[in-house]
Amino acid sequence: MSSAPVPASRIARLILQDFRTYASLDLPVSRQLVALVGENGAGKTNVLEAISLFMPGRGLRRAELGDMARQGGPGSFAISLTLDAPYGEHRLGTGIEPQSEIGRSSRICRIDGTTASSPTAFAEFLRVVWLTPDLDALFRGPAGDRRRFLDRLVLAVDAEHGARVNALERALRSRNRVLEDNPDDRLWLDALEREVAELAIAVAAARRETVERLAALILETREEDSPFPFATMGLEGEIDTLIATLPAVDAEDRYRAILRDYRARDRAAGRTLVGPQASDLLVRHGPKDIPANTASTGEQKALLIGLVLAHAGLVASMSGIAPFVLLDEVAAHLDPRRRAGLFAALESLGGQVWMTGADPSLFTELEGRADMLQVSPGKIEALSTP
Ligand SMILES: Nc1ncnc2c1ncn2[C@@H]1O[C@H](COP(=O)(O)OP(=O)(O)OP(=O)(O)O)[C@@H](O)[C@H]1O
Repeated sequence: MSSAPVPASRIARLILQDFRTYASLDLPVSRQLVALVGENGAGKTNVLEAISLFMPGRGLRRAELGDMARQGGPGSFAISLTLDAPYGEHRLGTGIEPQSEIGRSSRICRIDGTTASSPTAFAEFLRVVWLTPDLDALFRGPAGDRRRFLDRLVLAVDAEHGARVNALERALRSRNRVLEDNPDDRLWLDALEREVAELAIAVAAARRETVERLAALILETREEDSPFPFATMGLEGEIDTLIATLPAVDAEDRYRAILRDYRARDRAAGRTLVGPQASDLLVRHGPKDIPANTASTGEQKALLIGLVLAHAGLVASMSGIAPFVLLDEVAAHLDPRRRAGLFAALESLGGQVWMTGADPSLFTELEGRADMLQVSPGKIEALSTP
């Protein structure tokens, strides 16, 4: 096995209480690779989702927290990890209390028994990246999906990015509302546009920085015989052109002027037309730089895997800690050469990898190299091999 490029955290024990299919699960884990095998609906993705909740946001399904509490349970859930981290063992926990009648349930975060204010605090101990089947349509789907994907990439290297994106969305909603209800209130619009511009430039600059770093890393680590195609990436949008061509202060002034000039058009459209909310992530591949959306289904999958692997490498080099990698039903879609290439690449990343698949034979070559676990509704045990 290749040596880890940077220190890695491992989950040594995962405890789930009233989380989705699991009333009570206490799972010890020992290896870097973990394969979860089970029938459709057995509860494999639920485990990955539980781990993904240690990143800010709503996890890999983007579900409401209240929906994750086990049906028929008390209405609360708790997830706890014992983390074997490079600089000692830590216990991290998250979950919700039973939902109150008036409000939504609020998220609880704990680190070594002490309450943390938000999941952003977990970033000191772990980062998580993931690939799920719903990303298969990423390249041919709407630009909004690619922006969300990109924002998740940024979030893994910059824990504050999620808060910035949320603040920008709130500020844009306020501006759109004032344009609709009080279009002649120039002072109010000036103030809102100042706020929108500051946040928009910060969001667009953070995206650009991540895309540039990722593109450089992909170029640097490119291997001719890699089973995952080489990708080039870029951002397309008016605000991205401003950021690329002007110093940040000038880009902000210029963008504020655009907002002012576009008031009537934005009012007619019912939304703010220019800004990070209108950018797109462009991915191309192959020696001829072909747009990813025209690649074959299998090629798009391989391209995505290549991007996620490169991203995991970027997170490791920027945060100083190899991230956890969650791969939901990824191995099943690969031919044997690509699957072997994937497993080798994952081992060399160094971070713990949790993979799912319905067919145990997908992971046969990992026997002795991975924790092989059999998932059935509500429980997980060691997979017995014939
Ligand atoms: N809040 C909940 N309480 C109880 N069960 C739930 C809850 N939410 C989802 N489930 C159940 O979890 C199951 C789905 O689990 P999961 O998505 O982890 O399956 P999976 O093993 O990944 O399946 P597949 O191979 O089809 O992707 C479904 O049977 C669903 O009804």
